[in-house]
Amino acid sequence: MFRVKVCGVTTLDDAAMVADAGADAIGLNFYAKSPRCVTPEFAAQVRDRLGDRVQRIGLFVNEPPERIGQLADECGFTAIQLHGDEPLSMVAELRPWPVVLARRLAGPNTAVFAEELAALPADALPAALLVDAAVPGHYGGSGQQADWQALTDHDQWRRGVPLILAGGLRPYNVAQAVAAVRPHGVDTASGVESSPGVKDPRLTGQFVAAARRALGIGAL
Ligand SMILES: O=C(O)c1ccccc1N[C@@H]1O[C@H](COP(=O)(O)O)[C@@H](O)[C@H]1O
Repeated sequence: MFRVKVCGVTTLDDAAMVADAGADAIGLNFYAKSPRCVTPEFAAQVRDRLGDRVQRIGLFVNEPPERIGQLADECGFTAIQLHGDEPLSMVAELRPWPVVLARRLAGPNTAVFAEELAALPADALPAALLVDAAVPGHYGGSGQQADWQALTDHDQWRRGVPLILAGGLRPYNVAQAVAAVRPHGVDTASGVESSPGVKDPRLTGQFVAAARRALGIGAL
């Protein structure tokens, strides 16, 4: 499972720049309402250009599993990120694709989700759990900070599933976020952009370097 992901790349040059900066995953966003939405053709070009240099995660919001599986085959994703209101049962439906299940957890929602997770058979658990900010009207990419406080005891309930922290992460707060939550990895979309969908090489380099340092994986 990835440690540092930069989500929502929309050009081949940005994809290469993010990989060169030392991120181990990029996100390819298929949510039509996002300014970061890309086409299957673009995702296939990224695969052809970058291959195994970086994990390529296809991000979906409330799409049917059949379409997701078809696009995953076509574009060669290394994992699928479900970032809408998908039920936990979709993780098993998408097998054998590894699923990064995103949830917008805040306050008491966290305990409710922990109970849902507890009820799942071990072979239906996601490959990772990504926690984002809960912002009305947004599925993700809001730039708002997640509820770090609600995640302090995640070791107790996430059943060994790696936790990826997202939501408003930027070069200047990622170290603080890692210290507060102790996630397996981090993900950012808007925090390294000059405008929506346009990654800034300087911010990207700073973010990846700070995240790698904070996660204890060192410089490239
Ligand atoms: O980036 C988007 O536009 C987006 C849209 C819909 C669902 C998820 C989206 N991105 C994911 O949102 C989180 C947090 O983003 P940000 O760093 O706060 O801008 C991140 O995990 C992206 O993968």
